[in-house]
Order: sequence, then structure tokens, then C-alpha cells
Amino acid sequence: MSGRIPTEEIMNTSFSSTPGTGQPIQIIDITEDHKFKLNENNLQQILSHPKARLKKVSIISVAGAFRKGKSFLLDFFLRYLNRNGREDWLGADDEPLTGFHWKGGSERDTTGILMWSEPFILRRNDTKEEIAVLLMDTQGAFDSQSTVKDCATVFALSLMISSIHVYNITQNLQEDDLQHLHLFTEYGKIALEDSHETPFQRLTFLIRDWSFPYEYSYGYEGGQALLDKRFQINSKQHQELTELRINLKKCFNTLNCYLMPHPGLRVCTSPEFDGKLKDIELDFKNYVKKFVEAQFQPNLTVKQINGREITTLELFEYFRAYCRIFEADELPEPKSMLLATAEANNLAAKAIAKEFYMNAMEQHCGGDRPYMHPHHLQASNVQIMEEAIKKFDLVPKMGGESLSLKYLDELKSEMNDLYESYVKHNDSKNIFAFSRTATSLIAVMVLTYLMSGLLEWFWLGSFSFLFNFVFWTCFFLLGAWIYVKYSGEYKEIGEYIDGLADILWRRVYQPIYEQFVQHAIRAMLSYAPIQDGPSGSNGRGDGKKRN
Ligand SMILES: Nc1nc2c(ncn2[C@@H]2O[C@H](COP(=O)(O)OP(=O)(O)OP(=O)(O)O)[C@@H](O)[C@H]2O)c(=O)[nH]1
Ligand SMILES: [Mg+2]
Repeated sequence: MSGRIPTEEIMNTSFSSTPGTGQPIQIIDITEDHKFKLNENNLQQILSHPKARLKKVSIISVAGAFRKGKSFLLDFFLRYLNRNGREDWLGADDEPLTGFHWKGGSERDTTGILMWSEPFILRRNDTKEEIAVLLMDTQGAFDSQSTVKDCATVFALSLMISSIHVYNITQNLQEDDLQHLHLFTEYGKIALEDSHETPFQRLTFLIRDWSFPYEYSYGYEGGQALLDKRFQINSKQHQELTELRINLKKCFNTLNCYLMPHPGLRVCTSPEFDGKLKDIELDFKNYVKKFVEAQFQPNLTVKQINGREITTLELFEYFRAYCRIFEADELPEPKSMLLATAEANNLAAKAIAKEFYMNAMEQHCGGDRPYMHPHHLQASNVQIMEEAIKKFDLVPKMGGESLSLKYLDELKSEMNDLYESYVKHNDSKNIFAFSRTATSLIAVMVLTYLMSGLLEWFWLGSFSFLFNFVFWTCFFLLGAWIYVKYSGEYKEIGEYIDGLADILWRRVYQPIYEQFVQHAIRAMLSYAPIQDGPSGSNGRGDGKKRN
């Protein structure tokens, strides 16, 4: 079921992050031979950031043709997030715009896909839940060095991964802009059949340098009117175009359009322009402010897959799965995109269950926990494993039961492997238990030896036979135990002797020891001398003898 939050319940988004210093980090490289390489370490570093670990995510990406101000726009998002969305977040007039690298000129700048190193933590007002917001910059399409497949892949990856996809376009919304979305509508169609959940969240056509405000006004209102016009269906239209429009609407929770004014000539023609607000037209500043704010108000758009809001942990699996299928020489078929999503869906469920298992086991028998009796450890393992499997089952999964069974088996076998290492770790903590067998047996030997000597002394030698028998039994048991530990053979005999010593320890020595210590403490408390400190206190509060 969808964990979507009803919009009417959501008030304003509130911030809990402190402005920090991040940097753009390359997460996908495109090699010279046009291969896509996911930089897992960099991605992991961002997603496992202590602030964002296991939090749900909202990912904003900007994609479109090259040299159209995508990185420039993302730097306004950064300003907003770094300044906690306060009223004057746009900044001073003479402040250069920094963050994701942007530049003027005609040659492409951004390559591959980059993400801001620091996730921003924003809080939803209704549930008070903290959400990790991530910003993603992409390589521009249609530059002279990229193949058609490179461009389509960058666009596809950013759309599949993000919860808010800003499709950066200049001047007008044309038919070819819609055609680029054909692959996703095809994917969306089969994903919808499989899961009945809307596959994508928000797609915003951002039209830069809009020059016809007298026809359609700037901002969302004019944008919506333009979008309605472009999405009109009529009988003369080719069926393909009609289907594209119908399917596009079905595939996104929100499909909207924003018309942005021109930023002024200094912005696009001056080589000295460094992003200072004073060089930007007032209209652009006002509308960029409204646009950025609108992405976080009135609610955050959390990334959903298969109707479920996903966490940073799950996002990693989706990233990996999508990169794997887009690595091939051809663009993947919508069907294999769905299979990749279903596999990542199962992998994410497995990751959630495994994370739960490891956390729970750490709490029971982790590094800072004392030694646990093997029976107790096994019982805890069975219970925690059952709960982990329930967690796996609870995640709605695509791809049917047979696919999910495969991942469930993998989960079980990985948990079993982990359990073995927990057992070993637990055993290694048991130095005391290791020496306990020897201590217990030697103590019995000393005791029986003394007793038999004492009986001889009192002319009761015939009874000393009994103690001699126990003495020699313990002697042989100790010998056998040392042999087993030294040689590693006959482990069962060793375990049997350990078990006997354990019973002896718990039933005889431990109670005696505890009694003795308790008596000793009580005796010390009763007879401790009263100290006359400066305040007359003996450190026990009343300075009197305790009963
Ligand atoms: N005309 C126009 N230019 C803009 C706008 N926003 C930014 N620019 C300018 O566009 C140029 C390119 O900006 P970038 O942000 O580097 O563009 P990009 O789309 O990231 O370019 P690539 O990384 O090469 O794909 C800069 O000189 C900006 O000043 C806009 O809305 N309209
Ligand atoms: Mg760029």
C-alpha cells in the first residue's frame, strides 16, 4: 500500500538542518568509450551520511539540453537549503553564485551525473518525520561529444531515480520534448499493470527564457495553461501522439509546467558574470525564488517505488540496478527496466530485513555485549530471524512470488552466515568460560584431596576411597579436556566435559561465591568505621551504622 501523505494534512515543511559545506560529487562517470560507470563509493558516502542514514529521501534532479542553465538553477536550490529557507535566502546582491559548477560559453560543462555531497534534512510538518533531500545535476543532452544513447541514458537514470524531475527546456514546449518521454510512458504502462501504483512522482517542464507572457503568464499558472494546450487531444492527431499524452498523465503523480522569464543579457552574454543577483533581471529573481520554494511547499515529494516511500538504504539498490541495465550497448527495453526495478525492489526489501537483523543481533550479542550462553544466543537468533523475514514480507514487491522467493532464500542464507560469525564472536568473548572448566575440575580435585587426607588423619581411611575416586575421575576428565582443546579432536567429548563443568559452576560454585560476596559486603557495610569528614558525613548520607 502507498504510504503517501494526504496533501491537505501537510502544512509547511520545516528544516532541521544546519548549513554546511558540501561539494558536488561525481556518482556516474561516462567513459571515453561511452560506458556508464557508477561510483559506488561516492554514492555510498552520500547515502550513508550520518544525517541521512535510513531516512526517507526526496531527490531533485534537473535534466535537459546542454548549456541551458541547469547547474546554475541548482545553485539556487542549494542557497535555499543552506539558508534553511528563511525569507532572505536569495542572498545579497553582490554574492557570486556557487555550488554545482556552472559557466558561460558554448562548450558543455557538466559530465555524467553529480550529487551534492551533503544531504539536507527537512522535516514534514504532519508526521514530523525527517526526510533527506538530495540534489542531482546531470550532463546536458545533445552536445557534440555524446551519443544519442548517452543522452537518453542520463535522462532516463535521472528520471527513474528522482522524485522531482525538472525537465529544463528553453523558449517553448515542443512535440520532441514530449517524444523524449516515450520510453518512460512505455515503462510506466507495464509498471502500472504490475503494481497498480503510479511509477513516478513529479515531472516539471521548466521553460526558460519564456518570451510570450502576454499569451501565458510566467510561473505555474501560465505553465499549466500552456501544458493543457499542448496536451490537448483531438481527432486529427496520430494515435501515437494521443497515447503518449494519455500515458504521460497516468505515469506521474504530478505533471506541471513553469514559465521562467529571461534572466537578462548580462547573464548569458557577459564573460565576467559570476552569478551576482545585481546582474540578474528582477523578474527572473522573483520567479526563480517562487520556483525553488514551490518544490518544498506545501509538502516534500518523497521518492516512491511501487507505492512505497523509500529510504537512502533502498535508493542505493535502485541506483545499482538501473546503472546495471543501462550499461548495455543498447537502451533497455521497458520490460527489462521493469525487471530491474522488481529486482531492486526485492534487493531493497532484503537490505531492510538484513539491516534489522544485524541491528537486533548487535544489541543482543554485539561487540560491547557480554558473553551469552549458546542456547540463549540461538533462541534470540531464531526470534530475530523470524522478525527479519516478516520485515522482508511486509515490503510490497514487484515481479511476483517466484522472484521474491529467490531473494528470501538469499536473505536466509546471508543471515545464517552472519549468525555463524556472531557465534564465533560470542565464543571468543568466553575466555572465562574457557578457563572455567579447568578451574572447576582443579577445585574439585583440591577439595577431594584435602578431604581424603583429613579422613586418613581421623582414622577414617576407608571413606577416603570415595574422595580418591572423585579426585581421579576429575584428573582424567581434565586430561581428556586438555587433549581435546590441544588436538581439536573429539569435540563432542570436550563439549560434554564443558557442560559438566558448567553445571558444577552454576549449581555449586556460583551460589557459594555469591553468598560469600553478599555476606562479605554486608559485613563490610555494618562494621565500616564512621568517618568524620568536614560535614560529618561518612559518604553514606547519615553517618550511622546500617543494619
Ligand atoms: N538564457 C539564459 N541563460 C541562462 C539562464 N540561466 C543560466 N543561464 C546561463 O547559461 C549558461 C550556462 O549555465 P550552466 O548552468 O552551466 O548550464 P548547464 O545547462 O548546466 O550546461 P551543461 O553543464 O554544459 O549542460 C551560464 O552562462 C548561465 O549564466 C536562463 O534562464 N536563460
Ligand atoms: Mg551543468
